[in-house]
Amino acid sequence: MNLKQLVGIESAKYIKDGMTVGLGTGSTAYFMVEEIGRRMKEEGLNIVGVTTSHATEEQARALGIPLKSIDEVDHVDITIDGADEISADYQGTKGGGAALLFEKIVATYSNENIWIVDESKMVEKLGAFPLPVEVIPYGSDQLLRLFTKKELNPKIRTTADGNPLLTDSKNYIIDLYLKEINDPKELATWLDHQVGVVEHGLFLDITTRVIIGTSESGVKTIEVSR
Ligand SMILES: O=C(CO)[C@H](O)[C@H](O)COP(=O)(O)O
Repeated sequence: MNLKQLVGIESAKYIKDGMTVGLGTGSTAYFMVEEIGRRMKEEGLNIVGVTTSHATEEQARALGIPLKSIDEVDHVDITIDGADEISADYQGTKGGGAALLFEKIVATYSNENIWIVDESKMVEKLGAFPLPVEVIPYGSDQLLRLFTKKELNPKIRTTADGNPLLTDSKNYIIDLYLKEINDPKELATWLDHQVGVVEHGLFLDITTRVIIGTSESGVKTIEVSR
């Protein structure tokens, strides 16, 4: 079993009957969703899922997981999602799979947020992984110029045919190649104030539990007090 599968299966143990569960996106969250499908079938687990992307919605529907939109639920009990990087103080970046907007919305309304990662995602400081910024297409070249002027090394994310990648909300992603983010809160606040920016991949003060897959000692679970 690979580490992503290991943490995906481990995380599903926190899901109890009757819960509303935020279903993350990506190759790690994939295994968690599969495990929920298995538990529903084999153990009669009964939950409602709130998906964070069209891709996860498709997977969950195929497994027969009952779904509601984020607007149909009062709150989400627990959200389980992957991450691109997690720093020593448990701040994170997400959006490598371009699903950051829905992921952040679902996480915001969730009582608990579990991140599942393999050990390669644990870093001292955030920033080696490009930071995604979701922007509306109108005015996106202006934002690219602004980010360049601020020395944020922006690059529009494209598909294989060279066209800008479109998110589930039909926006663009600008990746910032920063190498190191010295002050994630300052950068997040600045990005929050730029017109045309819909959301960014800095997920700060969000996770409450991190489940890490390690090759030496298996699963390591860390409770993060907020
Ligand atoms: O934020 C995400 C998608 O937008 C993913 O959770 C993140 O990119 C990690 O993905 P993976 O588990 O495939 O490494």
